[in-house]
Amino acid sequence: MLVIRPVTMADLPALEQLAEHAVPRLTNLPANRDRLEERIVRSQEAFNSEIEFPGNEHYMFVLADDEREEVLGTATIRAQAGAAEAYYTYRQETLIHASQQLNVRREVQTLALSHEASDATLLCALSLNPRYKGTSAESLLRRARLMFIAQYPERFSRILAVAFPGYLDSKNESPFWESVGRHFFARSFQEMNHIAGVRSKSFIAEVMPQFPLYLPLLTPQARAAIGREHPAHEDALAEMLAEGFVRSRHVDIFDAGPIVKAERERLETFRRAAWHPVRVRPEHALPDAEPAMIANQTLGDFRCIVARYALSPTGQLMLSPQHAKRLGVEEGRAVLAAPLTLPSAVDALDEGEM
Ligand SMILES: NC(=[NH2+])NCCC[C@H](N)C(=O)O
Repeated sequence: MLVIRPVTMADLPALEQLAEHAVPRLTNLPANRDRLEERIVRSQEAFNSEIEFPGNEHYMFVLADDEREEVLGTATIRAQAGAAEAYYTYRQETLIHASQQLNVRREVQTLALSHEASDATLLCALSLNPRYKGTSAESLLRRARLMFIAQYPERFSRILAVAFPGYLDSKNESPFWESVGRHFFARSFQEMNHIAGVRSKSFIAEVMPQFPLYLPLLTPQARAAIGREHPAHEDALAEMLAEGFVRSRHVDIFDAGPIVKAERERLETFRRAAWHPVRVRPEHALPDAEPAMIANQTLGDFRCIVARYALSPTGQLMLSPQHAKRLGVEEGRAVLAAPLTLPSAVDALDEGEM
C-alpha cells in the first residue's frame, strides 16, 4: 500500500536514485549524497521542532510502498523560499517607450531580477519513479503537501508557490539560458543547474546581470521559452492549475520556467478538506465512493494515503483496518480528508501582485 510519510535516513540510497533520475535534474534535489544527507537531517529537525512561523525549514516527504519497503518518490516543502538566501526570479514587466515628437509609442516587455517570491512557501523537489507517472500515486505525492500545510498553517506562508522546470529543446539545452545566462557564466545550463544545487547560491547575485533584460533583444527561441514548462512537466502544471494555482509574473532566472502561486485558502484541497472521526469497517462492508487523500494528525509521524471517501450518514469516515493501520489511527480519532479528483483547470495569468 502506498503512503506519504516524512523522510528518514534509511531513505538516503533511494533519494539518491530519485535525484539522479529526475527529468530534468532539480536544484532542490541535488544528486549528491552529502547534500541529500544534510537535507534529511534538516527535514527531521523541522518535523520535530515547535515552530510558530515559517523560516528556513525544509519538510521532505517520501512516497513509499510499505509492504515492499520501496521508496517510489519524494517531494519537499520549503517553508520560506528565500529564508537564508534570497529566492531569485525574473519578473515580467512592461515599459512604455513613447515620444510625442516622433509620434511613437511602444510597449516593451522586460524581465527584472526580483526577490519578491522569497516569502512564499515553495513546493519543490518532486521526483517520482517513472512506473507511477500518471497514476493517483503521483497526485498523492504532489498534493499530500497541501494536506500537511492545511494542518499546520502557522508553519507556512499564506502564499504558496511552485516553480516548474523550464523548456529544454531536443538537445536538452535551454534556449533561454543560451540567450541570457550563458553570456555571464560561460557554462552549460546543465552545469549551472547542478552548481546551484550543490553549492551556495551567492554566485547568482554576484554574476547575474543586475539590469532588466529587454525581450526584443533576446533570441526568438529564448522569448518563446519564457513561462513555458519542460515537456515532461505539462501534466504536473495542469494539475496545479486545476488545484487553483495561477501563473505569476515570475519565471526562473536560468530557464524561464513558469512560477505559479496561490493564496492557500483558494486552493481546492484547502477548501474541500474536512475533518472526520474514523470508523473502522471491514473492507467488504465499505460503500463505493470517490477517491480521497486522507491524512492523520501527527506532525512527526504524518501519513497520507489515497482511500475511498466513504462517509457514514453521520459523517464518520469509514476506513478498512489496513488503511487505519497505515495511518496509525484508531476508531474515533479524526483524520483530514479531501477529494483526489479536481475540477478542470482554467489557465489564467494572475494580474495581482506577488
Ligand atoms: N533552474 C534553476 N536551477 N534556477 C536557479 C535557482 C533559482 C531559484 N529561483 C533560486 O533562487 O533558488
